Amino acid sequence: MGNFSINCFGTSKKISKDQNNIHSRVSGEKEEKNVSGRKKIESVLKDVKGGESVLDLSPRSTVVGDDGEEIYGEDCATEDQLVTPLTFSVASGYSLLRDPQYNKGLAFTENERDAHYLRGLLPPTVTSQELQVKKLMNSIRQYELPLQKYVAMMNLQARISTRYSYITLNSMKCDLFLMLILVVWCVLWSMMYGSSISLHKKKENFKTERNERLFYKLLIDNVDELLPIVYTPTVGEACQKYGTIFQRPQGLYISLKEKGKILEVMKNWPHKSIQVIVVTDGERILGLGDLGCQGMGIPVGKLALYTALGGFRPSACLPVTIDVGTNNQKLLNDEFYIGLKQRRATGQEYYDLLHEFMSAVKQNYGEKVLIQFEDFANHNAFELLTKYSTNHLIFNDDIQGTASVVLAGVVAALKLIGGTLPDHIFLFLGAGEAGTGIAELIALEMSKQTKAPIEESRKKIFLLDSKGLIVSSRKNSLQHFKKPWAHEHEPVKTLLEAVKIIKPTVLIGSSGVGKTFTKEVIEAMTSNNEKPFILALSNPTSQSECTAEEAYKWSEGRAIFASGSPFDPVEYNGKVYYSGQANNAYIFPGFGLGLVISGAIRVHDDMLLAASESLAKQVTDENYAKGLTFPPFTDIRKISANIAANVAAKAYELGLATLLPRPQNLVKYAESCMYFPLYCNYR
Ligand SMILES: NC(=O)C1=CN([C@@H]2O[C@H](COP(=O)(O)OP(=O)(O)OC[C@H]3O[C@@H](n4cnc5c(N)ncnc54)[C@H](OP(=O)(O)O)[C@@H]3O)[C@@H](O)[C@H]2O)C=CC1
Ligand SMILES: CC(=O)C(=O)O
Ligand SMILES: [Mg+2]
Repeated sequence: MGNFSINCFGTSKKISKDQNNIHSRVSGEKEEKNVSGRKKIESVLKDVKGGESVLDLSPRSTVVGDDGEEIYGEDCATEDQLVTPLTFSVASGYSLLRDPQYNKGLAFTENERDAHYLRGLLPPTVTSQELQVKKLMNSIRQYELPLQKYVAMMNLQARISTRYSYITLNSMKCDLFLMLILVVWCVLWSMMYGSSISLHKKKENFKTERNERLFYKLLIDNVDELLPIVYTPTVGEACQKYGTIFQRPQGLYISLKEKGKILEVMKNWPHKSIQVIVVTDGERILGLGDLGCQGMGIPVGKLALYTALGGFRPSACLPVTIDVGTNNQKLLNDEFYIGLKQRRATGQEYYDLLHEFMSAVKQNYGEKVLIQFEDFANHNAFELLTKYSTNHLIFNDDIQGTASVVLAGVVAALKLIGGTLPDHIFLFLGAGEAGTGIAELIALEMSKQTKAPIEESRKKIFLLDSKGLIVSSRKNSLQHFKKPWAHEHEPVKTLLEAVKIIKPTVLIGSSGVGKTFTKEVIEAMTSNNEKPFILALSNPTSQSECTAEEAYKWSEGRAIFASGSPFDPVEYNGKVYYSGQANNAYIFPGFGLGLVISGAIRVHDDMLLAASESLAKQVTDENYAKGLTFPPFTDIRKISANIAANVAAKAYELGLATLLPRPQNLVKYAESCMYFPLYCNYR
């Protein structure tokens, strides 16, 4: 037995059946009844009896009749009659195997194989999810190239289910009742719109078996190995080649074509209970620049982490790419480019589209959906953050998430490099979103510690952009977010000069330009400091300011090093050096969880400090002994639960939480809210 579906179409008036399914088509005026068909309907209803069955309310699942039989009714429609492709279905049999949300592959039990018409569709062996993970990891490891592994992972993951929304039915009574409502509704629909109804087997034509729970289990159990695949650095390459590797849509594309109807477009998304949206406009994808619509890989990757690292239900996550064109000429010339082939819209046109998007989100999902802005160019990112942070629950990951993770790394590093936070001098290469965002949060924390005005703390922090050190003589021509950093200082052109003159104790790379921490720069840092703290934040690996090996070699093993994209341990002079991954992936999943579990309505800087404090506290003596300033990702779900608890506690303290009463034990509560991708048992 395949799917049990009710279809509404144009004019079909007959009842038919295929070899293992029912096709019952009922017109508005006439309903033919077929006894064996009715028996089968009853048997389908029995299938779902008392079980955790699923009812699809999809208005437009893809349906392919593979036996040549006309199953929709559209073949009977005359040219001037409109056909309504409306499908409701209960997943079982072949379709259940092709449903990424419910598929378990060989892990379907004997009972499930009987109850859900899977006999013969699977080989006889029954395996555990653990064995499936082991097998898949073996297969993934066979691929030589990270991009091949990425594609394999994406083929396993499912952002969009074959059906669109599900109702879990817990009792036979409920099944029958709902079924009845659906049938009545469809009959009314067909009477009103001249459609017909058919009960038929639904077919899909997917080539690969997708299994959402297995994807997340794989990622959670092998986070160290797979994070560099689904996230930086491989996701960067995937975005660059998105047009070529694109197989199926993975998120919501909102382009200028959708202007005026974004709310309508949003309603096309299959899942309604959205808790977090990651949105990009693709203009600054990692350190790779403008990748236009191909930036979709980033929201998809970030949200995979929201689920795997932060425990958000996959169906609560919505990746969005806003396509306003691209200024990347290579993409505009590329016949496989998937986005709008026009130069970027700017100014009012851009802001109007963004505003329509923000309003539609609020209207469709309510006040408490978290919107994470990701990889916007800085000329829009700061403005959007300022404009919407007072009236939406928003968060800019590149500005705020990065700030929180780096502050945590610096605070943790104090155990290794000595001193207190206000004792240190910071020099940044790169004064954009990441650079100024981090600088501001460090200054804020310093001020809290010293009780001095933030302007005083800022004096210990210096930034360089592409034109050199940010100094007061440049103030008039500086972008607004750089102005607070324009110190009274002589102009300095290069990083090396700046290191020599300013003598920073902490050097932070956030320029998106690779290989800028040269041997001379690292040597200068080392000659000024017993243990220089060096953070090469730029992603992906190709844009890293230096490699881990370079940092350790050029500092003769004295540097404490962390980077945005991961590096393997390095052996130098007979000793193994471990470097941490200073990446906002440590923060946003737990931070988002903290906001959601407290029902926070706004993001506050103190919440970023709370996240930071929690992360820094979770670095263990064992980590320090290895020279690490971040805990390993292996423990990330525990880390995220602790971050979430600290953030939620701050939300309650600030009066920004709406979910009352406050749970006593926020860590336990956060853990209890986390999705875990174990298979469910189907009755
Ligand atoms: N590890 C992590 O978690 C994160 C890492 N990043 C990485 O940080 C990098 C920068 O991101 P973001 O801040 O958003 O980008 P922005 O474009 O906002 O900022 C880049 C900054 O670098 C400056 N810059 C560019 N080239 C040079 C150069 N040759 N010498 C000195 N300065 C230069 C720019 O100067 P000007 O203003 O003059 O153009 C600008 O100030 C990216 O690679 C990104 O992947 C970002 C977020 C998180
Ligand atoms: C990590 C990240 O958000 C970035 O590189 O943009
Ligand atoms: Mg980013």
